[in-house]
Amino acid sequence: MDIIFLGGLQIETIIGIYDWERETKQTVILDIEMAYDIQKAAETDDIQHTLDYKAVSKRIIAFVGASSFFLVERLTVEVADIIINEFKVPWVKVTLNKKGAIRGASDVGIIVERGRK
Ligand SMILES: Nc1nc2c(c(=O)[nH]1)N=C([C@H](O)[C@@H](O)CO)CN2
Repeated sequence: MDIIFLGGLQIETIIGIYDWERETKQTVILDIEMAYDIQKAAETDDIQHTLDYKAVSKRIIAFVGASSFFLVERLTVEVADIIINEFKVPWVKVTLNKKGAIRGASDVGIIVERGRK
């Protein structure tokens, strides 16, 4: 199966368990990989035969920007579920990086895989 990916998608959102995190937006960075058979799009050169990564990015930016979850686990699984259910991809891998959340660590977050390749 082929992969369509979106990398380094930065979105401001309310995320976290501490009082200050409920009031101040923070940046999460999403890397998304989506299994998709791109053969027909390659043959026809027609956007109708593929997954429109612009449509995926718009949906995820709107969802994450309006969300206010406590845990990165919840947010990451919600993003994976939207992609599986609304964009009909058979498999998705979502990496959510809450950069700077841990002093001394450059990166921290969650990696979720849903579906089958
Ligand atoms: N497994 C998790 N651990 C922690 C989370 C989380 O979402 N999942 N969140 C926090 C705080 O909100 C953190 O981001 C601020 O330091 C702590 N641990």
